[in-house]
Amino acid sequence: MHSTTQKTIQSRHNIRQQIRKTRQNLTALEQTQAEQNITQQAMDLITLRQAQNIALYLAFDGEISTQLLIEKLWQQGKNVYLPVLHPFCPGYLLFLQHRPNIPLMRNKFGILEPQLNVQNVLPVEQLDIIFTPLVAFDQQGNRLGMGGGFYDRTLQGWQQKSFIPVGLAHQCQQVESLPIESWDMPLFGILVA
Ligand SMILES: Nc1nc2c(c(=O)[nH]1)N(C=O)[C@@H](CNc1ccc(C(=O)N[C@@H](CCC(=O)O)C(=O)O)cc1)CN2
Ligand SMILES: Nc1ncnc2c1ncn2[C@@H]1O[C@H](COP(=O)(O)OP(=O)(O)OP(=O)(O)O)[C@@H](O)[C@H]1O
Repeated sequence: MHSTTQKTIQSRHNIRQQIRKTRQNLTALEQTQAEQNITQQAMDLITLRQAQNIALYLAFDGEISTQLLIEKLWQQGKNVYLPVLHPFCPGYLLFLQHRPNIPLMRNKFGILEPQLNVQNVLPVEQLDIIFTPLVAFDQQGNRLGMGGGFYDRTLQGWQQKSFIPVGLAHQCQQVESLPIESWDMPLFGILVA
């Protein structure tokens, strides 16, 4: 029989579809274990970097939950920020402070975000770590997101700025290598649970 060892180069669209499906199928137990594991890794990194202003995200679509991590950060007096879709710059994010019991609203994608209030916006230059959601990643630290380019724009030229972008991912989100576009920003690192 003729064995085809040729690697199929998948499109970004196909990778997104496939990994999102796999991620949605993780069990509740797998999700809980991943959350506990990632919380410990993230706390260690935050301590190491002496980070005070930390951007997180609220999970959807099977992403690793950040709830436990957020609670721990509040307990330690750290400032937590969440991405909010920019009201008049399409494709851009604002980062708003997240505090216990603040009102959250669903954006057009159904993701919870803080109510827009200019007083709670922090310029990205003042963030120490931006933990990013992602759909797929590879060994080189490349990141494939949901396809809106939101984090690519936010992370543009981060090497010259004062924050580091760190991805949070389930092991099942790793692929051998991602097809890269000119605007893709490699991450500082990726924590994998
Ligand atoms: N938790 C979390 N928050 C986040 C992101 C994320 O990836 N995860 N984002 C990271 O960028 C931004 C939102 N980006 C998103 C981009 C596309 C879709 C989405 O569901 N797209 C549909 C089709 C488009 C539509 O319904 O209009 C889809 O692919 O099925 C969702 C979020 C900001 N907040
Ligand atoms: N820095 C940028 N400036 C202008 N357009 C950009 C920039 N980065 C990405 N884009 C545009 O955004 C679109 C989506 O990009 P891409 O598919 O890489 O998103 P993604 O990384 O998967 O999504 P996200 O970052 O929201 O999770 C592309 O069409 C690209 O042209």
